[in-house]
Amino acid sequence: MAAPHYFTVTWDQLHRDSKALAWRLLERGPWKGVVAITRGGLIPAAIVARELECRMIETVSVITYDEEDRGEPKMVKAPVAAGDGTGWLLVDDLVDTGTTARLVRGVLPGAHFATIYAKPAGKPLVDTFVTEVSQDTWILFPWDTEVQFVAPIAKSAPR
Ligand SMILES: O=P(O)(O)OC[C@H]1O[C@H](OP(=O)(O)OP(=O)(O)O)[C@H](O)[C@@H]1O
Ligand code: HPA
Ligand SMILES: [Mg+2]
Repeated sequence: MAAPHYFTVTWDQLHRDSKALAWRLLERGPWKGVVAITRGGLIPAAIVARELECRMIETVSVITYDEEDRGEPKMVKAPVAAGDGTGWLLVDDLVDTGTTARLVRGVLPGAHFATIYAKPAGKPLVDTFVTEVSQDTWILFPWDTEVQFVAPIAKSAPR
């Protein structure tokens, strides 16, 4: 079922929020490298790695959702270079239920887990985040959306 609220994030907003995350992480470093949780963590991880001047990038690939439907999380690619994660920064776009975070923390228990957005159910699993949104909000990321025409209010509002 579709979420009752949507929170649309533009590319500009995502860049600003990713830089805000980098500011918070700067004082917690230095970091051996960044592990991006693909695919959603790839762009936030790239921005954070650029700001922290970190060139060692690793990935862990997890599939949990098909559009807004949650399934069993599947790790389709494990990290190879990050050991147990100690000294590494683990980056995702958000935590929602915490399902993905729980799986990845299981393989990288020493990593510092950072996300841009956090919903209440997943928040306890994150070490550093920027913005909290309510559990019934679906975050629309810029890579999942496009700008399009909308009808004038006078035409679309119920009378
Ligand atoms: O806290 P959770 O309930 O696990 O939800 C958060 C995860 O869900 C999304 O990934 P998704 O499985 O949609 O894959 P994607 O990153 O490839 O889009 C998002 O990027 C997080 O990784
Ligand atoms: O709110 C969300 N937005 C996009 N992807 C997601 N995956 C889990 N929750 C979300
Ligand atoms: Mg993801």
